[in-house]
Amino acid sequence: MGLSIDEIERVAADVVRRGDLPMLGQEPGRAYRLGVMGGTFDPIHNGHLVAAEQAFDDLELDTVVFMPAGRPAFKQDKQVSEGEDRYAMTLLATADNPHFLASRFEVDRAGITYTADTLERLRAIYPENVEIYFITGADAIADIVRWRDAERLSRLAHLVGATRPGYDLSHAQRAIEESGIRFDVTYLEVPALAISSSYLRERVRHGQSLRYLTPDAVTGYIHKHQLYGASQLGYGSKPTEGRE
Ligand SMILES: Nc1ncnc2c1ncn2[C@@H]1O[C@H](COP(=O)(O)OP(=O)(O)OP(=O)(O)O)[C@@H](O)[C@H]1O
Ligand SMILES: O=C(O)c1ccc[n+]([C@@H]2O[C@H](COP(=O)([O-])O)[C@@H](O)[C@H]2O)c1
Repeated sequence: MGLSIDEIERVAADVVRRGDLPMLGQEPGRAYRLGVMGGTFDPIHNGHLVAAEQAFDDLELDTVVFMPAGRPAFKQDKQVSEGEDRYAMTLLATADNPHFLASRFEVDRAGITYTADTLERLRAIYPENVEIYFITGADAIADIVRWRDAERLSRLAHLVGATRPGYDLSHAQRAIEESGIRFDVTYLEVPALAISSSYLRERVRHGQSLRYLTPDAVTGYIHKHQLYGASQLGYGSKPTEGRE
C-alpha cells in the first residue's frame, strides 16, 4: 500500500527541512547515531578524514556529516577562506566515502556559527531515537567549556574527542571536571597523524606537495582557485617566488 497524500507531504516537508542532511530515525524501534564532524576545514585534510572514519567504526555511527563552520567562533581574528571554497573542498574530500556527507547546514547560516545552536537545530529536526555525536579534536575538548552555551551543548550531544599525536588528555579531563558540566565524552585514539590545515597552507605557500596529506581532488581545487597562494600551474609545480 502506498503512502497517503498527508504522509507524502510530511516526508517532502521533512526532506526540505533537512536539506543535505541524512534521513535517519525512520524506524521508531531502532536507535540511530548521527556523527557530526565540525571544523573550519581550511582546507580539509586526511587527519579529519581518518578521525571521522574511525569514529564511524568505533562508535557504530550511521553516518558522519562534515559541517564546515560558517563563521568559526574562535577564528574571528584570523583570515579564513570563503565558506563556499571550504564547503567545496569538503564535498570533494568526502564524495567517495559512503559513510560521509558534506553539509551546507552551517555555511548557509548568517553570523557566527555556534555549535550549541547547530546542535539545537539538528535536535529539532531529528526524532528522539537519533543520538548526535559531535566529533572534534581532543584539543578542542579542553576548550569546550569556554564555548558558547557549553551547558546547553552538553545536553544536546555526546562528544567524541579524537586525540592528536602528543596530546595529553589530562588537560581536557581537568578542564571538564573543573567546569562542573556533565559532558559525555568518548576519546578516540586516532593513529599518529600530525597533520593540520595550517601545515597544509604553509606547504602550499612554499610550493610543496600535498600528496597523501589530503585527497588529490582537494589539492586540485586549491590550485585551480589559487587558495593559500597556490600556483595555478598545477599541483606539484613550484612558484618562482615566495619559496624559502
Ligand atoms: N590530525 C588530526 N587528527 C584528529 N583531529 C584533528 C586533526 N586535525 C584537526 N582535527 C580536529 O578537527 C576539527 C576541525 O579542525 P580544523 O578545521 O580547525 O583543522 P586544523 O587542522 O586544526 O586547522 P588549523 O591548523 O588551521 O588550526 C577540530 O576539532 C580539530 O581539533
Ligand atoms: O560554539 C562555540 O562557541 C565554538 C567555539 C570554537 C569552536 N567551535 C566549533 O568547533 C569545531 C572546530 O573548530 P575549529 O575552530 O577548531 O575549526 C567547529 O565546528 C567550530 O564551529 C565552536
